[in-house]
Amino acid sequence: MTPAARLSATIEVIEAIDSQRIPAAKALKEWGTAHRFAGSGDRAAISGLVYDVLRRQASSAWIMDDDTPRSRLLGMLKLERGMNSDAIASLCDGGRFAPEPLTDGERQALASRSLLDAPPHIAGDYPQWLDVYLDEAFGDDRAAEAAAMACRAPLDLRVNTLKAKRDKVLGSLQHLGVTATPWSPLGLRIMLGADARNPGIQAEEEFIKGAVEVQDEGSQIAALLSGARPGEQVIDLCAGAGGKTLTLAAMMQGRGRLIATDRDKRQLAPIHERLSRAGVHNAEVRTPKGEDDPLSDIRASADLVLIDAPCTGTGTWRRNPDAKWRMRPGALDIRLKDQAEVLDRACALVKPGGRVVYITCSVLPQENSGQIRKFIGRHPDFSVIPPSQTASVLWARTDDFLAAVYVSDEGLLMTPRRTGTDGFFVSILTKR
Ligand SMILES: C[S@@+](CC[C@H](N)C(=O)[O-])C[C@H]1O[C@@H](n2cnc3c(N)ncnc32)[C@H](O)[C@@H]1O
Repeated sequence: MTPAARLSATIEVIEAIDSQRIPAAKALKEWGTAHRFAGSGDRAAISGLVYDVLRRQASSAWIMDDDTPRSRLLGMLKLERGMNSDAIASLCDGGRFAPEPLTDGERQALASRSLLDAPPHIAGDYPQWLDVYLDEAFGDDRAAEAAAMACRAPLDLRVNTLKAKRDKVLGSLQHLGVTATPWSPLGLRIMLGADARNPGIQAEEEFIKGAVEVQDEGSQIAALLSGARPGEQVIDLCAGAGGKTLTLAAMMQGRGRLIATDRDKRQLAPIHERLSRAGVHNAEVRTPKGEDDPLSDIRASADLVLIDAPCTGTGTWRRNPDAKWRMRPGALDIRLKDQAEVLDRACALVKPGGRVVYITCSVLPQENSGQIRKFIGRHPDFSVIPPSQTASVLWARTDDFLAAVYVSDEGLLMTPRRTGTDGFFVSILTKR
């Protein structure tokens, strides 16, 4: 397919997303099934274009003064891909399979309109109803914070210290252009191109033998801040597919007891293979069976309970721009209830002097500081350990990290703009 034909395909996919109200992944899949001639390079390129249109959905419509799929694509090419109107016109020439030529109005909009007067939800590309929440989180910085949350994310890896050292893996994955991440002492980063092509990390020997895992640097740091130590009894209460569990296991160096569970057994399914590939031998996966509590034998004995809480996922918008536009106000209320429930559950598991680490991949204050304030209101025997006491796990970068993140009385918040990671909130509580 020519670059121009890929633009036409992008318009078709965006039309399908709009008219059928289906997720982008489904629309792309359906387009691929109906156009079997398209090769993998075409599909990756079209996928990259579609996701970039979603990233810049509101701002692209604003600069074009029109929100049709075509206008949003044209606006995105300017805002996200840095193309000027001549470059865009050379692709949209009305030729076979190419989009129709630019109208005078489109040319003028591309040449003259900007985001200078745009309100924050347009400049930051987020649903207007979330403005009040993002204002509470970031105040006048909300457009800039949200714009960073709309950018493409890199692919981050965590080196599994049970099997390898970062310097060595850095050398063996040089052909993928890996660099060390700035904050996590375990992190490696691969910058991804606009065409959404996956570098195929799962087929690399280092991945197959368990030396690396895919994990955003923010997620690595959140787990590291828990301070899990060899010999401790650690419970990962919302283990899901095990991203944090694997980091905890590496921190524990094979010593102590690590229990991973989740309310939803389907979420836990991938964890078994991941633990085995990572060479973890001290973890027990407790899969829920019916209504029985899989942790009923544990009473106030854990040194550490980690809660990677169910949340709105606003901190991961850069990986999933589609989800941002599909989010509904009711979703926040459901998550707030789940979070309070799981925090209360942790109380009975942790021993006096032990830690509860509460993590969300959300930037909304209600899910973060607000949730912790309410928790301490219900459980006055818990108090927050200040981030300055726990961030030393980042070694030489500790002071810079604390200067970069948002620190509150309840914990710390990483954001794409401040730390180049996904948005993660971390609060570390101790039981007196
Ligand atoms: C953010 S995800 C976990 C991601 C995972 N820890 C990782 O790093 O890959 C949140 C998880 O919490 C689980 N969950 C929701 N409510 C829960 C509850 N009340 N108790 C335990 N797990 C719960 C969900 O099933 C989901 O798997």
